[in-house]
Amino acid sequence: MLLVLVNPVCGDKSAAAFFAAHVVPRLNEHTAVHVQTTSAGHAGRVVVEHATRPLTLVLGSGDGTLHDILNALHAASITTPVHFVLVPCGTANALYSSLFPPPPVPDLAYKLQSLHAFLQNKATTTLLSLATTTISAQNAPVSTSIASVVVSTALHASILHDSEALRERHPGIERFKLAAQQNSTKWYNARLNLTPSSLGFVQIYNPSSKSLIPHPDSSNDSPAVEIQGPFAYFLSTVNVDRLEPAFRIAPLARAIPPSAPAFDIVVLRPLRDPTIHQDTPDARSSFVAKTWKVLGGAYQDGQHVEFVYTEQGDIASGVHGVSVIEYFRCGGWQWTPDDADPDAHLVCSDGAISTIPPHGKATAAVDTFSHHFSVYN
Ligand SMILES: Nc1ncnc2c1ncn2[C@@H]1O[C@H](COP(=O)(O)OP(=O)(O)OP(=O)(O)O)[C@@H](O)[C@H]1O
Repeated sequence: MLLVLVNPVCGDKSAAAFFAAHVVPRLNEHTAVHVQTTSAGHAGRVVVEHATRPLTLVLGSGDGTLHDILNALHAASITTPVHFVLVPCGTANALYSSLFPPPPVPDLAYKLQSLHAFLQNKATTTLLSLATTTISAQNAPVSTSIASVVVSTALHASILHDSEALRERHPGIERFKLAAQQNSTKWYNARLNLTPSSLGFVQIYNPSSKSLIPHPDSSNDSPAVEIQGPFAYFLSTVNVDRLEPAFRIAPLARAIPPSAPAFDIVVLRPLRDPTIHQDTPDARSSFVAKTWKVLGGAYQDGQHVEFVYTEQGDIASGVHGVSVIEYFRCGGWQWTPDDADPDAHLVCSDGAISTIPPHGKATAAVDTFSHHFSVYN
């Protein structure tokens, strides 16, 4: 069956008008059930109710509503295939802009590409990889969530946490930049453990060879890799190479696609900077410009993956040196925050924020089995 579902409050709140003008008229030959959400959580309930048989879902929203739907289907143990026709109406639209990299000036046809694929009756759908994140307190799980875009901690989770309070006054992506400024001097104390993908080892990007290579600490006997903080940035993605149309934070997800479901992970650790030897207030202040330079590189088509430190601690590319970020590909990770660092306890799963309890941790894994959720492209 065909369900047309619109979140009228996502993005700049124009989704309902956009559907009335451009989507509903194009569906005129199709019999469909039309629903506008009335509250957070409503989308998930509607889809679960209609997923008693294979479903095609024309969804006017951003990534958050999709997240609600996937989690509701998962919680209800629904395994019926769901084919999504995505119409990007949210703020960031990370999944849409990754599947359909935007032209310099996106036009109406750009926003209707998934719909167009569906209407052309092309059997081209992309299966979504999903990541399961479990928050635990002293080894007892307290919550689980499913993500189709991003799971993060550190600066990215702080930004998503604080940007919600700015949504009313700043409906566009500028609220993420404002929230980033509020958090720019924070470092996050935690231990990170990476677990291998189905390849059997953890990979790391080498800017010199421009390839993903086995991590030197990941062997057949001992494939997991442990990484000590402090961290400025930690983010893992599935399905996407960008979190906004121009913010290509995980470019290798598209440039060197994984052969099987895997996380692409971006880590920024200030103590890799040859001019920073310990965590002090001065060191944190002096590192702010480097954090912005890295995030600026993501806005330059993902250039940050090529950045290395010169001996003087400047950031350069095209020369030999210690890579500024560490870019990993792996099957899962575990983040154990330092109990004395409350900021390190935030976890973002597709924009939804959770807090790791004291003595707790977050564990995330890309599911190796298919969930039967796909997107028309
Ligand atoms: N009618 C509604 N009233 C209030 N909240 C809603 C309603 N429908 C859905 N929501 C909630 O709105 C939130 C934001 O939606 P969504 O993420 O789709 O848009 P966005 O945040 O603008 O875009 P993006 O996630 O791409 O940045 C979701 O978490 C969803 O639960």
